[in-house]
Amino acid sequence: MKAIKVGLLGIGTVGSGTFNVLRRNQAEIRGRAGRGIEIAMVADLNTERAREIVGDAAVVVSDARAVIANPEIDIVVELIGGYGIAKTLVMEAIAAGKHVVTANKALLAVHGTEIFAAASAKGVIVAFEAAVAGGIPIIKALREGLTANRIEWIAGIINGTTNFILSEMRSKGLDFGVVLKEAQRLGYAEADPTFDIEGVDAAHKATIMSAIAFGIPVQFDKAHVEGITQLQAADIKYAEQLGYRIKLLGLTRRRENGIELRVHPTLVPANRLIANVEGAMNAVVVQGDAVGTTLYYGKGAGSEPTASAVIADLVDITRLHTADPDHRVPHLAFQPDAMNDTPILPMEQVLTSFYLRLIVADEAGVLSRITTILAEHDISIDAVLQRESAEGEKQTDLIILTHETVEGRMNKALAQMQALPTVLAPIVRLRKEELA
Ligand SMILES: NC(=O)c1ccc[n+]([C@@H]2O[C@H](COP(=O)([O-])OP(=O)(O)OC[C@H]3O[C@@H](n4cnc5c(N)ncnc54)[C@H](O)[C@@H]3O)[C@@H](O)[C@H]2O)c1
Ligand SMILES: N[C@@H](CCO)C(=O)O
Ligand code: NA
Repeated sequence: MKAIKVGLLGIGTVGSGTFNVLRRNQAEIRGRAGRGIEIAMVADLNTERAREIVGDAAVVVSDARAVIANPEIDIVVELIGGYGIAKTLVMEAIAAGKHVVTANKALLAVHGTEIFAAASAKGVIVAFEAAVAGGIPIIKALREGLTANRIEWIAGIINGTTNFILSEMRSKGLDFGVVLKEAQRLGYAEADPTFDIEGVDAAHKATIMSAIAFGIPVQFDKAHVEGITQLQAADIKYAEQLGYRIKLLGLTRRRENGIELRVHPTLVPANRLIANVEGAMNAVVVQGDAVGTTLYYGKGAGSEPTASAVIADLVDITRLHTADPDHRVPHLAFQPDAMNDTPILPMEQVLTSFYLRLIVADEAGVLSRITTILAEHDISIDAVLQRESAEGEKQTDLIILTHETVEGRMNKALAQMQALPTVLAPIVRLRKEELA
């Protein structure tokens, strides 16, 4: 059978990996897909660099629309990134009746509803395994492997750049800026690395997983997004003394009154597997009612690991594109008429436990005033640590771990504690999850 023809839009880090892996493993991939998969056309603004990568194997153009307009092309792979031109091109490819593969989590987390609706109306597939946790087949696992389960929660280290930064800062005592530059050099970071360090990229991915797990639309605007730029070395150290590691987690959890969707630095017990995921590696824990806990670990970024997921989608489409669209796996795991509108909970209603660090005056009665405020708000204390403060002799660092409570309640307690004259600096508040 004739090879299926693919057009690549963008041949940067992921695009070049896709081209190289497809060429290297073409015989095996053909054996699995049932026919060859050929990148016949490549569009990139940098045509010179694109030609260096593909040689004579594909036509290189600078105008992505020329790929979409080519009737020979069956599948368009969007690897440009961002919400701008990438969105226009994906919508145009769908309108032209092409199947689409994309690694663009930003685009799907924000415009997924519109894109999936357009694809369904046109009877084409939009595949996006590379968009969440790169090479880890987590979309496949959530949509197919775990399809029997009522998913309870998902917690993931889903941004390699920030995990790399946190690991290097903790183990080598390196500076934030130095480690960020290295992550950029290694090709992990987004074009705009603020998306990584401010938690936006992880929130894009958590948003997509949340939709698939709970059958709700993608709603990035409802996600709580907090990155690692405010994280202080002292808290990494104290967390360790208390038996925890700090990880930037993407969390989504079913509660009685709605769904939690949040990204923030999180204390995780040091003996959990996920707490020991280091460097740019990703890991996702999924809790299902039947299967229990499952863990998915691997490379979430980089040229060939991400290409691995892009090509898996190409193989899926090659096998499935002649199937009746009603018999394909739905984009968000649930059939469009089986989706629900369970609300995403505001952060005030989220249930979590906390790590607090207060710099307090080293005098009698301070601790009891603070514990009284917590007790008045019905917040129960799990552990307390008192340490000499780096700030000076008359001050002390007071670290408190709490049991689970509603975030809104903690906010009220924090405001009262902050107002005490013996609390000498802004209180550090981090969230803690046992993930059991
Ligand atoms: N790098 C990773 O590890 C990784 C992992 C998972 C997902 N992703 C996602 O994959 C996508 C691509 O990321 P990347 O790291 O390969 O980016 P990149 O910057 O390395 O590559 C993007 C390419 O697109 C080209 N381009 C830009 N505008 C264009 C246009 N209008 N027409 C044609 N070409 C254009 C650029 O010249 C560049 O070669 C992004 O959505 C990113 O979020 C990346
Ligand atoms: N910038 C992302 C790339 C993979 O999506 C990361 O660091 O994980
Ligand atoms: Na993936």
